[in-house]
Amino acid sequence: MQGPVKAIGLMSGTSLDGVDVALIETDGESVAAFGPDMTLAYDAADRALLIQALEEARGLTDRDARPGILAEAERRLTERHAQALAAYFEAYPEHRDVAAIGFHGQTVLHRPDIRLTVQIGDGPALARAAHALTDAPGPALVYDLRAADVAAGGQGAPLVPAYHRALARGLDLPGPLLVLNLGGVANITYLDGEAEPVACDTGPANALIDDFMKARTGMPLDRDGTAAAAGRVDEGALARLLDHPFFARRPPKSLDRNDFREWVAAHGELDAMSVEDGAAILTALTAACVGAVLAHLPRRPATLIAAGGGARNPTLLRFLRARLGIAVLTADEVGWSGDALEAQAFAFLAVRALKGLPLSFPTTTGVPLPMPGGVVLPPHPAA
Ligand SMILES: Nc1ncnc2c1ncn2[C@@H]1O[C@H](COP(=O)(O)OP(=O)(O)OP(=O)(O)O)[C@@H](O)[C@H]1O
Ligand SMILES: CC(=O)N[C@H]1[C@@H]2OC[C@@H](O2)[C@@H](O)[C@@H]1O[C@H](C)C(=O)O
Repeated sequence: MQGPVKAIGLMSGTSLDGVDVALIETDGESVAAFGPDMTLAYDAADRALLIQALEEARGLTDRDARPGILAEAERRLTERHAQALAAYFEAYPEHRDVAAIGFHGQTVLHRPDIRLTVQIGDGPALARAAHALTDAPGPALVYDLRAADVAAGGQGAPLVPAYHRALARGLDLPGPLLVLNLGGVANITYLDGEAEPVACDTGPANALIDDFMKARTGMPLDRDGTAAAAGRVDEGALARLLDHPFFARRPPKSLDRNDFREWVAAHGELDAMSVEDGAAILTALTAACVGAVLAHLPRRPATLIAAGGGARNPTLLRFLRARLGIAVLTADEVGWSGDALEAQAFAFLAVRALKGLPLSFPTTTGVPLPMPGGVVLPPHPAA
């Protein structure tokens, strides 16, 4: 494979909100062009099934086992991805000549401490669906992109830093740069010129806010941070929440979606708070977790670029500015796509996987050596 090719990334993140589809043209080193993106939103039943799958996955010890609801969840998830691809090709038939697809799947359990990370998603079934939607030779499909890193002793996450680095090369902003993804969980990539990126998860982002809003109001999110903006942050309670050993640990480090659920239930005093105050403290927690990671970075970042769904939350952006004292820009403001960034990253990583290039590095996941990964399924067998 020489020169840039068209690649599609498919991402279903920890927010459990839908399948993001994005296309880029890339050689796995840099990005030659951005294509269109689209999201296929999960309905309430899909979401409920995935939430149940996460619960059932807590007891897994074998990453290939699909007991109970997990088999059905994997089938449904794969079907939704096939539908998302079909909708994408219907809207953009000119992109049926895609050469690579990166299929992240859905993380249902992430326990790198016991070398276990589980992404459900049936790669061979999705490859068959993709081949039925494209002309021969069709795309190669790459899935299960975290397993090799975890098997080698890495955290298996975050994997987007290689893509952040490729994108950041095109920016002219005061450095060091900190790219912050505000998904269900938050993760950062610290970039200082050509030095190896430093990365880790920082703590919860939207997952706790979404779960709190759902439980207290029935709404799936605090849209535009309206509730948090009307609340008061209990700084004492926030300090107690931040007194968790995760925040004192140096990177690399990563999280499962629900790692802070019990901790917040035990220490957050949220039950006694109004919806507004509860939303405010959880939003402030997200910002304060990013603040906590600054002490572990080689230098103080000059510019922060916020991406992911949380970048649409003006209250969260305000809290970040106030707590960090760093210039905060959104991904869209620097010409990136805040919503499609992760899906684009998995398109980029698919092409890297096809070329045998590393997806992760000692400074991003703690893997001992730069690590290739992903299971590769070839283009159309008939070709
Ligand atoms: N307008 C908005 N106001 C407030 N929050 C928003 C808004 N739009 C999206 N969000 C939040 O962003 C979340 C989705 O973010 P995103 O799609 O980046 O997550 P993800 O990719 O699923 O997660 P991860 O990056 O952890 O895998 C939603 O669950 C919601 O909480
Ligand atoms: C195990 C897993 O799926 N982790 C996700 C999650 O969502 C955000 C954060 O936690 C990040 O570490 C990772 O996703 C992004 C795409 C990554 O690997 O870079």
